[in-house]
Amino acid sequence: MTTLVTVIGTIFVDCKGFAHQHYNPLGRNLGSIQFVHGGVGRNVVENLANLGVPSSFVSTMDESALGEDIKKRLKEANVSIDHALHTPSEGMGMWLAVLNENGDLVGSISQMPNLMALQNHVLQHGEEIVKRSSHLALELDLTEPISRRFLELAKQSNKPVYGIPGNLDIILKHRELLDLLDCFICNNIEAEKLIGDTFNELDLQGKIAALTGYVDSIGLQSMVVTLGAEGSIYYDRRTKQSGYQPVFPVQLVDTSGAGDAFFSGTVTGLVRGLPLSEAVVCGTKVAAWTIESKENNCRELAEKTRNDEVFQALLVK
Ligand SMILES: Nc1ncnc2c1ncn2[C@@H]1O[C@H](COP(=O)(O)OP(=O)(O)O)[C@@H](O)[C@H]1O
Ligand SMILES: O=c1[nH]cc([C@@H]2O[C@H](COP(=O)(O)O)[C@@H](O)[C@H]2O)c(=O)[nH]1
Repeated sequence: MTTLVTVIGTIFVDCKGFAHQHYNPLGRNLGSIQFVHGGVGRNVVENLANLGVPSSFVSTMDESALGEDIKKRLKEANVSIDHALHTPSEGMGMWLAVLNENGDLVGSISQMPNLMALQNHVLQHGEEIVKRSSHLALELDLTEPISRRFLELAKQSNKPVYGIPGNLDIILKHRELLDLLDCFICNNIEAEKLIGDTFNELDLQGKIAALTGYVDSIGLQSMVVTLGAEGSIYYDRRTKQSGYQPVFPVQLVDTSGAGDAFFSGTVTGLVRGLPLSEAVVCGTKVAAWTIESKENNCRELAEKTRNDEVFQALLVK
């Protein structure tokens, strides 16, 4: 079957404030404010397409000027959007984020889109969508029926599903959804909520042991936990391979979007058949390039990957 990765997820409009000097949460902070295209699903599908992975997007997008702008950019990136529904309003979420003087996220509020139109579409057309896809990338905090439908259909036809959280709202209430994933990738704050209260107090070896124990105790096949500037850890129960991947040095501008970028690079590696230990290197590279941009995606991703020796050595062998 030819490769087609279908991403199921949201579009958000992100409003990001960048503090120019030391950020004081109680005071007035001078800085700059930008609107950028966001949403975990949208960030991921744009990255995958720019990484050369044939991609399609299942989502909702508003019939507004912003919606049109987002649609145009996805089309230009070569994302197939024939299952992206047009909604009059409420089809896109909003994310208000504050970044401190170092580009680190210090606060955010998420306003979810209305997911009912998407849910109805998925319940009606899920089979057709899964049938034409070789792999699925699923934002897991949409609605429980959306996730369950895709996970069950993918299991029936033996198609790998890679999962990423939106805000953990659904996953924490339906943890069994994780059992059906081929790989789940989340950050250390999310991992602590799933694995246990003290995860972030453990040293690196302790974290890897906790991750291994957690994956082995549920049905999940593999998992990666990103640790911000500390890198990431991974475990694959099929190969029993676990390990640590450090970061590549970056000119830090804005760390938001790093997790989605990491997921996109890692999924690219997995889709191309790399073992998890090598796929996370691709994820780390894409995250590093994204952190150097104020947007959630690195605009020069295609060019960067073409010119990068590490990436080429992994993906062209
Ligand atoms: N300061 C940094 N320098 C270099 N790479 C980083 C830095 N922060 C994050 N990364 C990379 O991005 C990945 C995801 O970052 P993280 O902050 O854990 O995710 P999220 O954006 O989901 O919170 C990390 O595993 C790492 O590879
Ligand atoms: O409930 C949600 N909050 C935030 C996001 C999105 O998460 C992205 C940043 O995620 P990260 O830094 O983890 O890559 C932003 O683009 C934002 O729109 C989302 O999809 N859902």
